[in-house]
Amino acid sequence: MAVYTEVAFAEAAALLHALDLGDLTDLQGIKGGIENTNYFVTSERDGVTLQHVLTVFERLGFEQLPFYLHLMKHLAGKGIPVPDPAANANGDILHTIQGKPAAVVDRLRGHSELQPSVVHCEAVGEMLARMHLAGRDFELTQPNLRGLSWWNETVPVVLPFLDPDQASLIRSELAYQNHVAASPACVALPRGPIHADLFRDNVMFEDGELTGLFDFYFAGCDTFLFDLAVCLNDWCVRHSADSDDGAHDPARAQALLAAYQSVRPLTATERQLLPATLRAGAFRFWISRLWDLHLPREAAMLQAHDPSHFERVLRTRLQQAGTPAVLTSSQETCAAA
Ligand SMILES: Nc1ncnc2c1ncn2[C@@H]1O[C@H](COP(=O)(O)OP(=O)(O)OP(=O)(O)O)[C@@H](O)[C@H]1O
Ligand SMILES: N[C@@H](CCO)C(=O)O
Repeated sequence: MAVYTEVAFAEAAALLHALDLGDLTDLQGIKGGIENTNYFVTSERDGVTLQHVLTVFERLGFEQLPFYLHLMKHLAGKGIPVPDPAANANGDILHTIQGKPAAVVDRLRGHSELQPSVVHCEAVGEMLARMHLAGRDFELTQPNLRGLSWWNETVPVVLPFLDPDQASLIRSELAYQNHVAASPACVALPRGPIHADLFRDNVMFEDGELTGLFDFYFAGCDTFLFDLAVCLNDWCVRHSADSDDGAHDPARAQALLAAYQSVRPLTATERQLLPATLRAGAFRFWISRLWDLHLPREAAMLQAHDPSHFERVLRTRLQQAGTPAVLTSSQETCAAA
């Protein structure tokens, strides 16, 4: 259960008062998630029932959080359905619970769609592009903290846990991604604030309608293409009941990509670099899952995700056979551009 910090009813009630969210009536620990302590909080204000989520951050510090929370506020202000952080009378949206950073955000309606159809993929593709456009004038900057620098730091840390074949793959992919990232075409890719972790469990749907994107705590400034690749690698692969090799389901991949491009068409360079970026998207989560599994942090990681899934996805992307033609206008790599 992902409640690492027990929050007392009176403590949560005091915070809700400070945020002018009325009287707390219910406080329920949320079992899902592995990073943070989350509670559903219900309150009454002027006869109206309000529903929020209280998060106590276990990994992130006071330094990084303003970027994520202000990005959510910025996007919410532009009509993107993301949880809006609640402010106190001073306008502060980052609060403190038991010495740890905390936030109270809107509770989204609906549930995650873990077996998405073409319609769900279209909705996500369109909303991702709208989010990218809405974030372009966001004033704060923070790098993607799970980006290239972190890969270079973390690969040597996880290498001792790999067999020789895996070690060879992780080393060669790191070299390739460093090479690609240094190329002029990659440097010139459109970029801005991205979610960077928009998996199926971070999007809500109700009655088939997308009701929100959440869990912005891996967001950062990076290429829009990387965000798109992360989505294509999670939303548009064949369901694990059929196969777990990360091969794309062509209908869903084409739907997500077309919906994205109906809002923000990809540049020629982005289309050219998509295969390399799909590899980068798989590589990032293979490394982070290895790190979570082999180097668990103090705030017990109770359910580390399976790293081998993204190792298979990366191998499939390397073979390219699993990449439908719609995703590749060219077989050339970024480095060759
Ligand atoms: N704003 C929200 N609205 C509705 N439900 C939410 C919201 N935030 C979190 N939840 C619920 O809480 C669960 C856990 O949240 P989340 O996925 O953010 O966990 P985490 O531990 O912070 O992150 P991670 O997914 O990286 O482990 C979600 O699956 C969702 O059911
Ligand atoms: N989406 C990540 C977990 C961190 O949010 C993964 O599946 O490895």
